[in-house]
Amino acid sequence: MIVAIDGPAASGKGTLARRIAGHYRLPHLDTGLLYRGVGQIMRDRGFPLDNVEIAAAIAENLDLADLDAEKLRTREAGEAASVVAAHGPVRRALLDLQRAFAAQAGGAVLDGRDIGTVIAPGAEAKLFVTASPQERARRRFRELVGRGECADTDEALAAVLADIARRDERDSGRADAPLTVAADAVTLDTTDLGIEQAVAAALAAVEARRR
Ligand SMILES: Nc1ncnc2c1ncn2[C@@H]1O[C@H](COP(=O)(O)OP(=O)(O)OP(=O)(O)O)[C@@H](O)[C@H]1O
Ligand SMILES: Nc1ccn([C@@H]2O[C@H](COP(=O)(O)O)[C@@H](O)[C@H]2O)c(=O)n1
Repeated sequence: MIVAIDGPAASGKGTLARRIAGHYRLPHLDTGLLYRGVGQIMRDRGFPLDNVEIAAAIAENLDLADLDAEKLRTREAGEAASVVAAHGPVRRALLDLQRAFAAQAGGAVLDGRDIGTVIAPGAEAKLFVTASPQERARRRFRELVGRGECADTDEALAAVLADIARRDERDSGRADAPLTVAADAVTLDTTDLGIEQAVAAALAAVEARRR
């Protein structure tokens, strides 16, 4: 079974993808990490993020095994990821890797922005996980404060909300594989759901599709 999970930044799709993968003992790929990896390498090497050719060459040579998920969780890497993710050649360079992951025997769970629409349009179960921008900003803010990456102030929360709004606009407004709800996806709004409630709802939606 392939489970495709899409949604905007900090909606909780990664949390749900990990739990669904654990429940069904399926491998999981957080596809945002690929774009974060390309963006971070561009930053580390001092390349402008709008250099499409260099970004595509980095994407072509990206090795999943080299990606350090912890290091790539920073705000800067997320911001860089959303810039390079708008380049068509970067997306095309990362296509085969993601499709091969999805096609492995036994199935897989993938989360991102275009899994149900582009990477695995034939997935048995598709979820579109969302929450209000304010709630997503609060979740991301709490995470960043917990990691000591931002101050626990109203101004810092407002800055995180602005980051989220900018990323939403970029991800939904780009020409190539924009963030959109697949026609056959189940939308799960987690604004008023705790993690365990969201997991239960997600598993119920996947089970309904398996039958
Ligand atoms: N339903 C929920 N209620 C409260 N907090 C949640 C919920 N789901 C996830 N979280 C928390 O919100 C934060 C963001 O969740 P997560 O990383 O799963 O989102 P994401 O959509 O994968 O983010 P990104 O797009 O940036 O990778 C995490 O700290 C997570 O623990
Ligand atoms: N399938 C995907 C996954 C991610 N992106 C872009 O990467 C950015 C970071 O993703 P996170 O899930 O780690 O937040 C995201 O803002 C997208 O721009 C993508 O385009 N397609």
